[in-house]
Amino acid sequence: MTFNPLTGEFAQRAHEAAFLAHKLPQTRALLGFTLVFCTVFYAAFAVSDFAALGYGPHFLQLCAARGIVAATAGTCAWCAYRTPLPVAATRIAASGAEIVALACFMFIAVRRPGEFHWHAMSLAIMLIVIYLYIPNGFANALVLASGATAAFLALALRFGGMTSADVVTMVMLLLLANAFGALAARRFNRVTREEYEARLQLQHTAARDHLTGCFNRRYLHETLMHPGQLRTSGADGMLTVVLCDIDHFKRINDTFGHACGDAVLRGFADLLRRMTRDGVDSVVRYGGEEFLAILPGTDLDGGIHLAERLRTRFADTSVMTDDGTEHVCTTASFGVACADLAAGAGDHVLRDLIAIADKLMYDAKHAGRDQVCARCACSNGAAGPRLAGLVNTR
Ligand SMILES: Nc1nc2c(ncn2[C@@H]2O[C@H](COP(=O)(O)OP(=O)(O)OP(=O)(O)O)[C@@H](O)[C@H]2O)c(=O)[nH]1
Repeated sequence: MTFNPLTGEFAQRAHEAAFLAHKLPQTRALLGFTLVFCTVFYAAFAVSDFAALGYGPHFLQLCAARGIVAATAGTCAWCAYRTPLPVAATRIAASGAEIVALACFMFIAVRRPGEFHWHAMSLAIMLIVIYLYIPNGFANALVLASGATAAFLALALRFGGMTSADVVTMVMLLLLANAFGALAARRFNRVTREEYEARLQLQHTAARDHLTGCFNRRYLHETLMHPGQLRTSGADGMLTVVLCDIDHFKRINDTFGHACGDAVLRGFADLLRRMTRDGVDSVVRYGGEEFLAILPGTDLDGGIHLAERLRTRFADTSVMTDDGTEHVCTTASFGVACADLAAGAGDHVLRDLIAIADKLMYDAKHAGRDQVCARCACSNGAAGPRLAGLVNTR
């Protein structure tokens, strides 16, 4: 993943979109809280209008302006808290509230023209809030903050009646607020994305077997076997599992050494991954030389077909020994079990299918190895899977 050097956001759109989607619940909560917080202060500053103007039509106009800001920001905050806004809508809400607040701020500044020094300080604080506290895209924050700065300076020159020294100081203050805000926002963007990246890497490492890159048993138990996982992965038809075990693997270790055994394991895992569907099927290293393929939406014939292709391809594959003198070749045995999820399989269907496939794999071992044994397990409600018809393909 690479970063945009100017904004600190991910350079690739897909990565940025995944990051923003991951952060969305936090973004919505933060947006709601920040808008409420800022609105309370914005409205409370009506006391300064009263102190400057006293009670009268001008004061009431400014109160109305502050009321518009409170209503807009309050509505946006309510939407962020209450409705499942998508990422784009949170940005529209943030930008909308900011535009209304800035426009009303300019109106108030013009109505109190003798206090542009104070207004400049208020604007500097608002700029920091826009850059750092209200969650929004970097480009949106930059355009709004720099646009507001330019508009404010134009108003100050037109209505402020300030000395040139005051104007220069004001320009410097607002330039500093923009520069500091943009740099801090860029740094914050980068740090949060680096954290996200590290988290993804940790998740990936925690779910994988180091030697083969397949999913590990932890991922199988904590994620794949989790009740509801099959439904969320869209496996609403047939579900098939293939349990594979390399034959006489101990002999390879004993004869050619563990490095050669490891190479055979990696080769088998590569074959399994290449022959299964990326993003649909899951390949798990189930034990030392045992692998499990979980195939959603695949019936028994599909599972047998895959196991047969794996069996023949693996039997034809060889691994060169470290000293380059011998080709090591072996076979594997397979147990294939299938269930019809539409027939009301229970939450433990995957665990039950693995147990059946494990037994079938041992049947294949006992029948002479290098073969596929398969069964369709039809769920029978609370009674668990019922076994029907054994298929031995050799
Ligand atoms: N090189 C290597 N060997 C491993 C690894 N994990 C387990 N093994 C070895 O795999 C071997 C498995 O042996 P067995 O369970 O007897 O099975 P087998 O020799 O394949 O015999 P059958 O399964 O009956 O055909 C053991 O010697 C383990 O030490 C690993 O990560 N690398």
